[in-house]
Amino acid sequence: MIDETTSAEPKLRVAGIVKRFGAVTALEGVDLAVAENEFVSIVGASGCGKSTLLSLIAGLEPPTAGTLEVDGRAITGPGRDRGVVFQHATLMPWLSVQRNVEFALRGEAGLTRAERAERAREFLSLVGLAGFEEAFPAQLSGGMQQRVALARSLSYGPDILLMDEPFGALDALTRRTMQELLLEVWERHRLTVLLVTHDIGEAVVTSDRVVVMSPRPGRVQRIVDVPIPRPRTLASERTAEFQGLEDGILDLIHGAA
Ligand SMILES: Nc1ncnc2c1ncn2[C@@H]1O[C@H](COP(=O)(O)OP(=O)(O)OP(=O)(O)O)[C@@H](O)[C@H]1O
Repeated sequence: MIDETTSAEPKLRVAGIVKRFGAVTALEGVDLAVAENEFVSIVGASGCGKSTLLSLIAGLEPPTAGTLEVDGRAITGPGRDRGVVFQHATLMPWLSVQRNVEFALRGEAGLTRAERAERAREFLSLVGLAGFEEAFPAQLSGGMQQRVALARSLSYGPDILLMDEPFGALDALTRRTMQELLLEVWERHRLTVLLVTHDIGEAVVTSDRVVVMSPRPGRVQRIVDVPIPRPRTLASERTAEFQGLEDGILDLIHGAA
């Protein structure tokens, strides 16, 4: 968690962010600081600007006003310091799983072709896809495609992983498996994660803090700390503490809507 009394630079700082699309104000004065290796979720009513905030941080579009910084440096566009996973895997259908990940590594200076191939195999194995390297995206289930997307985003070693409803299109059981995978991957490869989700349970079980946004125009309504000990598993959800946090966040969202 960020302690504003220390001088430590947050990994990510979002300050005074306003985003307008013509007459629509999607975000109105969003401030957020995320520490290195912190896992933060963003929740809020539909249309409150969660995806917009993530795409500004990804550098996919500029804010109307305000500043966005990684390690104190302004975000001016997409960069390999930030990996992005969207709701749909956006894999290249004409490339094998292995080649999809290798393709993302083509910009890595100093990696030979053999090293790229090895790195791709390593991350596919991390997400449980060893043995599927030569498969094509169309041969994979939605959950497996999201595993490839996760492997691809992690393979070039971003400092920050930005995830926008990454499991939103998956059935309930697959979604649970992917939440467990995400928890395991994060335990092994601590990195800074920002997760946009509609699933409050998913936000609580994965995150150090949950940012609750107000309805449009989006602002940070409340930031809820999740003091549940780590490592967590989905069994962490059976505790009264978990239920209390989940209910509290739902009340905040419904109260504001
Ligand atoms: N490119 C765009 N052009 C015009 N309006 C946009 C654009 N992107 C987003 N908006 C508007 O900005 C507001 C916030 O949208 P955004 O998708 O960020 O919300 P969200 O919280 O992610 O919603 P949901 O939970 O339904 O995915 C909405 O009113 C949306 O219609």
